[in-house]
Amino acid sequence: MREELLKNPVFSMAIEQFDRVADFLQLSPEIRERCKWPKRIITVTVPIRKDDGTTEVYFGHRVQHHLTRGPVKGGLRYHPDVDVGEVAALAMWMNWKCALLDLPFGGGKGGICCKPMEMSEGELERMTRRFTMEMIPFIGPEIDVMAPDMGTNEQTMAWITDTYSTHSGHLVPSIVTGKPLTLQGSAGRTRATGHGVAFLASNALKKLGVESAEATAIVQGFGNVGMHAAATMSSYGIKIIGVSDVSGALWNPEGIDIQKLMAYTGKHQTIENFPGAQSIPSGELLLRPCDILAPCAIGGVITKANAAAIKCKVLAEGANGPTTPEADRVIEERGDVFVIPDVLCNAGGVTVSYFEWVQNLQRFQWTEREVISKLETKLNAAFEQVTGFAMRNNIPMRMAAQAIAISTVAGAKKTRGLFP
Ligand SMILES: NC(=O)C1=CN([C@@H]2O[C@H](COP(=O)(O)OP(=O)(O)OC[C@H]3O[C@@H](n4cnc5c(N)ncnc54)[C@H](OP(=O)(O)O)[C@@H]3O)[C@@H](O)[C@H]2O)C=CC1
Ligand SMILES: O=C(O)CCC(=O)C(=O)O
Repeated sequence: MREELLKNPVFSMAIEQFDRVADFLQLSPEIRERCKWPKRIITVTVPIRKDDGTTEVYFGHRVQHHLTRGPVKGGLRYHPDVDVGEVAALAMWMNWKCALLDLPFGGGKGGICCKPMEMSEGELERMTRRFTMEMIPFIGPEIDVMAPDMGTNEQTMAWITDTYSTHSGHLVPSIVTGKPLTLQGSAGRTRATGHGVAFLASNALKKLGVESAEATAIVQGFGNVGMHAAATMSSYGIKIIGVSDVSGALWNPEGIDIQKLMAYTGKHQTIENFPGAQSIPSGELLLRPCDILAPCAIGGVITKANAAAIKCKVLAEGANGPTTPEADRVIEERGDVFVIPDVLCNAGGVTVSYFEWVQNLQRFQWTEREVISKLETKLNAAFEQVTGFAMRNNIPMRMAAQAIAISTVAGAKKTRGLFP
């Protein structure tokens, strides 16, 4: 299994990062091995009846990296590139994210290899419900709590809640987070990840002495994370000069009206042909000058090939794993980009997911103002902790964030000991 996982480029990227930090922390070989490998890898086939009467079998995965500090927490992704190695890497990063934010969770991730944009609502519902049924022995509010990720949303979480609750004989809202408000979702969860990206990017601007009102941003991806990151940055006075989705990229040096673009994508499900900007080649978007570059779509987009050419002051990683280790080395050598690493930058989502789980367990609802204020307090503390640790040890931000997180997990494993 080790060799099989290591063949996957995303998993080997997560391992390369881990090994670098483990060397820095001088972890013992025993603790290193215990922290590195996932506790459980579950793969299921998900057969469904398609609308045309044929049967299709999908492959679904859930990787539970560890449960040392609490239930597994992490999103569920529907995307054609999903495979078990990528899911295992994303599960490992969830671990470090939860530990860094001091949330009482281990990390996990799930995914189904499918093309959600080509499936009907009925097909998506049947696939989600069947996947949930197959997962019932392995999930629960104290075991594994899923949430939305690429290609999934509140509706997906509602179907999981209903399927699990029907099986249990009573409503179990704490089985997932990122639910609709009508099913005891949390106020603020939908925008939490993007809000956090914008909040931390503006913290970084302050450290660099750049005024928000003078700053520009480019956002790759206009889904849940990208859209809300752009909307919050815009509300801070930051000018959004470029955005993209799968259809292509938009550019307007005077600033794109994000509220209008959100209304447009709500109607057309794409940014293509939006009248308030000009279209440019997607590959160019990441290379245009800006103060904040926020990749908020897929992984592996900042590579050895383009890392020397990006022209931003702050790289705000809304996506998971957007920067390859080779690109990291180029950026470190340049020394002129303030990187807010994924495990910190996009942690707003899982932090509000934690708040949602707590509210569900308490059968109590907080206001959006309370949620956002608690979120900002937690993100700010983690940001100061990571920047301080990076400065004191003269190491890059990603290494600092992962070092804090990995030593937390390693400490918990050491204290719990080995059984028997
Ligand atoms: N949702 C959450 O709470 C969290 C998400 N993340 C991470 O953020 C990233 C985005 O997730 P999320 O916003 O939820 O996903 P969504 O599915 O809501 O949105 C994804 C967006 O990325 C676009 N996209 C996909 N491929 C490309 C590409 N090659 N170039 C440009 N744009 C592209 C999609 O375009 P189109 O709509 O045209 O398909 C869409 O706009 C992922 O890496 C995810 O793991 C991290 C933390 C929490
Ligand atoms: O909200 C959650 O539980 C997890 C969100 C997620 O998948 C992520 O942070 O990558």
